[in-house]
Amino acid sequence: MIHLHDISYLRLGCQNLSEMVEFATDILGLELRHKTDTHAYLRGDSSAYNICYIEGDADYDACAFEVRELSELDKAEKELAAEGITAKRATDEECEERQVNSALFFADPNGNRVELVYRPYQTGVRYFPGRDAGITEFGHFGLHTGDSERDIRFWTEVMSARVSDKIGEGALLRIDPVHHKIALFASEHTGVQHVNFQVASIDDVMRSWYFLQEKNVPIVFGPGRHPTSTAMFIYFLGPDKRVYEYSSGVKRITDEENHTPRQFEMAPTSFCMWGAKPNVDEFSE
Ligand SMILES: O=C/C=C/C(C(=O)O)=C(/O)C(=O)O
Ligand SMILES: [Fe+2]
Repeated sequence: MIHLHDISYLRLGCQNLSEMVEFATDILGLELRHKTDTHAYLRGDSSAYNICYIEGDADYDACAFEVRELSELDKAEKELAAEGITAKRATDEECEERQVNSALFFADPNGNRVELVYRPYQTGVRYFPGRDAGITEFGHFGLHTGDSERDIRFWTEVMSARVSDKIGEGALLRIDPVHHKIALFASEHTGVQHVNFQVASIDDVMRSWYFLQEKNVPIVFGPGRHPTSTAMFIYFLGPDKRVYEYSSGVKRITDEENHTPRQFEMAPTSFCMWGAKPNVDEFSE
């Protein structure tokens, strides 16, 4: 089994890099750490970055997980090969671009690009955004799944994730006590389905609700509360048409032995216990 220590970063393709940087800094509340003609590195914590926007193919995306040991990458290469998945070790140049010591690239059974990274760079400098959205950390991301049984097996048997809860065919997966850091949602697409940043409190969620409306940012779900993780949330669209989420209060599963995943029905009330209706394709029947 390949042990996932934490989520590390997302690489998201876009058509217009300046537009994404403006959104990420002025609306989302991330800090721009580094920018080239084609790449922009943004963060909501003290790591080197959480999101790297790349100008070019807007359909390109990849998600990365940190592993604890360098040997985990060799082990992963072998275990993936046994699953019929070819993985590729990153060159020095590719590591430099990602700001990691070593990396391994592959695609999961759905075709989602995944990168396992060893020693992603941290900084000794506090996260300092231009807009205070109350972000405390890069929380989780959603991935598309075309076959949830196949992909849940992959993420929980080949990789070290565990199912916290299921909603219809969707699954919320944890890799540490946090209720979920990966969310699988059924669709015909591949890649990243939504991007979550945790914020400090319900006050930050609600402050952003007013702020986003004032800035004419399309809000696609919420404010509301997930019955699964108990987190309070708001979802909105970026100029890249990707779904972004702020949430606060995600539950932690500390009694690992006794946790039984629950199966929620595929209904709006399984996504929001307050009655908000999702305008997100993958959250609707
Ligand atoms: O309830 C369904 C969705 C849950 C999600 C998600 O969109 O990933 C959460 O963020 C959550 O439960 O916190
Ligand atoms: Fe989420």
